[in-house]
Order: sequence, then C-alpha cells, then structure tokens
Amino acid sequence: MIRLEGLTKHWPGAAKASVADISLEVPEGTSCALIGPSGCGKTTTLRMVNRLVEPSAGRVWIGGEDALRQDPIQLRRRIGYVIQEVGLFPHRSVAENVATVPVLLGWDAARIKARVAEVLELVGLPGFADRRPYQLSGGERQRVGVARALAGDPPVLLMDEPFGAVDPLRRRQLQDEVLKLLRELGKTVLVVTHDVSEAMRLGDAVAILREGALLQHASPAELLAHPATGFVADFLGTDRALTRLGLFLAASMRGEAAATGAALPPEATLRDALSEMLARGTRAVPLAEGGSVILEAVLEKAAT
Ligand SMILES: Nc1ncnc2c1ncn2[C@@H]1O[C@H](COP(=O)(O)OP(=O)(O)OP(=O)(O)O)[C@@H](O)[C@H]1O
Repeated sequence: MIRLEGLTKHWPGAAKASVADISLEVPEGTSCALIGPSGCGKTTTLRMVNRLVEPSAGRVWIGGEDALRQDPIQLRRRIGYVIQEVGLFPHRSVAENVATVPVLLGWDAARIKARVAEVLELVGLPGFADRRPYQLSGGERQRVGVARALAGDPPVLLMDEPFGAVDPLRRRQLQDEVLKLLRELGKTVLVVTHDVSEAMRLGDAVAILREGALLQHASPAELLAHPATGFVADFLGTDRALTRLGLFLAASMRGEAAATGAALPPEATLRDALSEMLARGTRAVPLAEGGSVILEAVLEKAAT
C-alpha cells in the first residue's frame, strides 16, 4: 500500500507549489497511473515517494510505515524504480545490472545468481545475463530495467514513463506483459505516463493532475464515463468513449447472432470489435471461443 497525505513540493524560489496537497491511496497489490500535462508535477510526486525529492509538507506511507522517518537509502532498496532511460550501468553485464539491489542488500553469491536468473526469466530474457546494455534493443533494455527493479523483491514499484522509449508496435505487448507480471507478483505500483491509453491500460485507478493539484482519482471506466471537469474531459480526448470501449473484452458481450469472417482472439476488446465491424462493413463479428458480438451490444456497453 502507498498512501500520500497532503503531499506538497514547493521548490525554492518558485512562485507556487509544483505539487500541492495531494492525497491518494494505492491499495496493496493494485496500480495507479498518474497523468496530466507536461510540468503538472507527476515526476515530482513519484520521486517524493522514494525521497529522491524531499517533500515540503505532507506524509508518505508505504505498507503502514512512515517513509519520511526512514533512512532514504534503506527506503530505496525496498522500492523498485523504473525510468524511461532505464539508467543501466553501461560497462556492467545485464546480470550485474540486475544484481544491483541484491548486492547492496548483502545477499550471498549463490542467492544472487539464482535470483538474477529467475527475474530474467520472468521478464522474458533468459540467456541475456552476460550481454552488455549496448547489445540490447530498446525494448530489451526496458525489460532489464524491470528485472532490476524486481530483483530485491520490493513490495512497491515506481515507474516513470517506463515504456516511453519503446516503439509503438512493441509497446502494447510489453505493457500487457509487464502488467500481468506485476499483478501476478502482487506488487503495488505507481506509474507516471503522459499517454492516456497507456494510463487506462496500466492503472487499476488513474489520477489526473493539473498544475500540481489532483483533479480526479477514479477507475479508468469511471473516469472516461464521468470526467469531473471540462479540463479532465478535454485531457482524456474527444475519443474517450472509444478509449473506454478498449477497457472491456469483446467476449463480455458475447451473443449468438450469426457472424462470418475471421474470429476475434480472446484478448480482443470491444474497441477492437467495433474496429473490425467498420473495416469489414458488417454489424457482427465472430469470437474465437464461440458466439459473436453485434454492433448493438457494443453501443449498449458504450451507453452504460
Ligand atoms: N529540481 C527542480 N528544481 C526546481 N523546479 C523543479 C525541479 N524539478 C521539477 N521542477 C518543476 O516542478 C514542476 C513539475 O515538474 P515535474 O517534472 O514533476 O512535471 P511532470 O508532470 O513530470 O512533467 P513532464 O510530463 O514534462 O515530465 C515543473 O514546473 C518543473 O519545472
């Protein structure tokens, strides 16, 4: 669990606070995405959680402990941190990079070796231990960043634009894989992104910031259906109804109407179903596991 209470950062000399009185809770084993326009205070908020930035006021609780009363170095060893540029040590192997926190925690060599192999396997990079960062693609580097953050088995992960450097084609797959992994491991995650659809995919809850203030904190479906202010509605985009359809599996509206053509895969969303109907010029598409989805069902879900 991560809880922020009245968290505030007023940089010296600045006319106003960059983060102003933010309170929110990320329950154990869930994720929250922070979004908002450039400069609204997302990264500053995130970095106050692991105390790379010292708050001017307010409290941070991690699993019931007051983070501001702990030694910052010790604190950071128990919080995984993934950033866009990854920040891998260029002269060290993948294994040495991943082992950073376990080494700091004083684990013995055999335990470190086993743990490195385990987390590289988890992120889909078995056999990469001896490579150097320059021998990896952007997506692979990002996976190593996630492996490194997970190596010490921290209960909490902070991620700042974790997929920013990955090309759009590979991005969704990587998001889905990492999210699935973090859910399975029961991690509590606070993730910063400026991409609305990424926030909706990664966050069990989404918090929208503007000029340091928290405007709305709600589930993706609630936020897209009921934006609290005109600013939030604009920020989410005029296609927010479409974005919202992307949150529901096509199979959730399964019916028995006749439909022909290629079947949608099990992971297809209602947005994908609508897209296929438009592309095929049909009012129904078949589902891989039987049955079909019709246009009326998609519209019905959009109206809820
Ligand atoms: N070290 C610093 N010293 C002074 N001001 C800072 C410092 N770091 C950030 N700021 C200011 O705090 C405000 C919030 O910055 P922050 O990086 O948290 O925004 P952000 O929402 O993450 O932006 P972006 O999406 O562009 O990364 C900005 O006005 C920024 O100029």
